[in-house]
Amino acid sequence: MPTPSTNRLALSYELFPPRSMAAGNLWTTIRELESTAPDYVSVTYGANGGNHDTALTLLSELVGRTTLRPLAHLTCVGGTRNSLRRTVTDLLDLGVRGVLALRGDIPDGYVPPDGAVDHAVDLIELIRDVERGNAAQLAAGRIAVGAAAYPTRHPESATWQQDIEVLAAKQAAGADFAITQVFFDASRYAALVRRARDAGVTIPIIPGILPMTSLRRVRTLARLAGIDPPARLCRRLAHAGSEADARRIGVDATVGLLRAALDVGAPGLHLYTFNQHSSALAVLDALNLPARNGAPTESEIA
Ligand SMILES: NC(=O)C1=CN([C@@H]2O[C@H](COP(=O)(O)OP(=O)(O)OC[C@H]3O[C@@H](n4cnc5c(N)ncnc54)[C@H](O)[C@@H]3O)[C@@H](O)[C@H]2O)C=CC1
Ligand SMILES: Nc1nc(=O)c2c([nH]1)NC[C@@H]1CN(c3ccc(C(=O)N[C@@H](CCC(=O)O)C(=O)O)cc3)CN21
Repeated sequence: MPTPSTNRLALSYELFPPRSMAAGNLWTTIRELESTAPDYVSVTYGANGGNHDTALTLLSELVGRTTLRPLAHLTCVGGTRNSLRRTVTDLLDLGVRGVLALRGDIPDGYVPPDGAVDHAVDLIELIRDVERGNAAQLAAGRIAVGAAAYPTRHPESATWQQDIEVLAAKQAAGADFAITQVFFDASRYAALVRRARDAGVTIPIIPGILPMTSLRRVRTLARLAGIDPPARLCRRLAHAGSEADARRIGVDATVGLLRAALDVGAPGLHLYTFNQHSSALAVLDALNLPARNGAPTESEIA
């Protein structure tokens, strides 16, 4: 087992770009998340048909109007070397200094364009190449490049060994850290970390955690990860007597999963918020982590 780090835990959240920045309670969510002083907030890209422009708009608002540091997801599926180079340059121009390099989900009937970038590893190399070309502008800091890692086998991979080889290749291509796909069983996360370390992967592998308070989202994410949803939890969420009951059941289950991941040495936590702060903050509250720099403590609020 890896030894737990003595550094404080990393904390990050994931948002998806809404169709409109005026959507629902987006700004309430952003401000609530900001009050916990996370290390960064990631913005998905191309997920579920979401597009380039809405992601760049949300990133630019985060840079311009908040103290949050954004991590831009970038998917290479559908793009070309030229369009992706342009997007990375646009992100740098916005002030973004962190990119999660992904391939992305392949749409039905997809035909790769000329000049396609096929795999996340190729995208990482492309980002590092753009970085070299902008070394003068980046004098005060490099791009932090992240990649996805899989506690349960990627549905398109033949074996888990393939996933580990790909993760090692992502590190070799220049990935600084990895965030995991959603998982519901901490032993899968522990096995991923152990196998990755055995294969020479030294970068941090941050668990990506869904606050499991919504049966619908648990099922959606399980489908995206290509795994079975956790049957017992789904039964309990389905039979919850009220929203508050479902919240309690989901928060308890999520805290259990997170504690187990932290117990095997997870260096932090990345919460898939789905643009809702309440479940994410309820999970954090129940986890009772040590106070963070910048986050007001109870006594400061009182
Ligand atoms: N849109 C978003 O914001 C997010 C998307 N994702 C999802 O993660 C999944 C895939 O993304 P990545 O892990 O970044 O893709 P990837 O390119 O690393 O891997 C995708 C598949 O291709 C295989 N593969 C990778 N490199 C290969 C190579 N050089 N030769 C042959 N096979 C290779 C992998 O084993 C895997 O089965 C997608 O389902 C994506 O949508 C995950 C998080 C966020
Ligand atoms: N295969 C896969 N693809 C992804 O895009 C992905 C993962 N896995 N795993 C982790 C996160 C989760 N992501 C997602 C997943 C679903 C939506 C989505 O369905 N968004 C809807 C709103 C859904 C809701 O409010 O519950 C949308 O309208 O954009 C967004 C991001 C991005 N990531």
